[in-house]
Amino acid sequence: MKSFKVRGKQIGDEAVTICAPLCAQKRFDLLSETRRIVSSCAPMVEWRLDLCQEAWTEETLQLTMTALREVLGERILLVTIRTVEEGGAFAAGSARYQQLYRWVLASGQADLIDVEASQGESLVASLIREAHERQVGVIVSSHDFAGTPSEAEMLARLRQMQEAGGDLIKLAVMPRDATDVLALLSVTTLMHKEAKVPLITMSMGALGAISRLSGEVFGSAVTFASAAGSSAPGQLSIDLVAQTLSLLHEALAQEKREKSL
Ligand SMILES: O=C1C[C@@](O)(C(=O)O)C[C@@H](O)[C@@H]1O
Repeated sequence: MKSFKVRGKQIGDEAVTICAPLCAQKRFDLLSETRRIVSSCAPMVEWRLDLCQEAWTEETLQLTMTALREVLGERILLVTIRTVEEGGAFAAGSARYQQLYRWVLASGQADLIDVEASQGESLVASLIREAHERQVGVIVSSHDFAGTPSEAEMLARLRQMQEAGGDLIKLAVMPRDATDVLALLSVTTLMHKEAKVPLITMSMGALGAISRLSGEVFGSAVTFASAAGSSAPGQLSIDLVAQTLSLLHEALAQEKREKSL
C-alpha cells in the first residue's frame, strides 16, 4: 500500500490516522464544535457539509471555510457532502453537489474532499481534475448502510474506486452479523496488498466497531472517531480509539524491533 502526503503528514504509513467528524447542523454552531475537536487529539477533521442546514452561497461558504481553517490550524481538513442515498443529508442533486465542491475548492482551505463513486464516472473525474488543479486530494468513497455486499463485490468496488483515480479510497458497509465484519476485514487485507493508494474501510454499527480499531493490522489507513459528535453508527469516542490504536501500534512495533535484532 502506498501512502498519501497531505499538509505535511503521511496518510497510510504504519500508524492509523484518526479523523473526527464535525457534525454541526447550524452554521452558528460550527466554530464552537470545531474548538471542541481542536482540543482533542485528532490530526484530521471531516466537515460534514451536508449536515449543516444553510442556504450556502459562494461567499458564505468561503467565509466559513476561512473561519474553520483559522481554528483548525495545521490539522488536515476533509470536506464531505454525503448524499441521502449513502447515509447523509444531501438531496439537492448532482449540479448543486458539483457547485458546492467547486466553491469549497476555490476557498483554498480544504486539504481533501470526499466524492462518492456513485456520482458517476464523469462527475468523479471532473471533480478529481479540479481538485488536483488546486492541490487538493480526493477520497473516492462508497457506503452501504443496508448491508454488507459479497467479498467479490466489495473488492470490485474498491478496485473501481482506485481505477477512478481516488488518491484514497473508502468503503463503509453495515454488518448483519459477525461474518459480515470478517468479510470486510478480509477484503481490506486483500486490497491492502494490491492497492496503489491508501485504503479506508469500516464495518459500521456496534458489531463492526472492531474494524475501527484494527486498521494497522488489516490495512485501513484512517479511522473516524467522535470528538464532538458522531457521523455514523458505531463510531467510538476519540480518546478510547487513540489509546487502543497506540496499544496495538506499540505491540506491532515491539515485535518488529525484536525480529530485527
Ligand atoms: O465515509 C465516512 C465514514 C463514516 O461513514 C463512518 O462510518 O465512520 C463517517 C462519515 O462521516 C465519513 O464520511
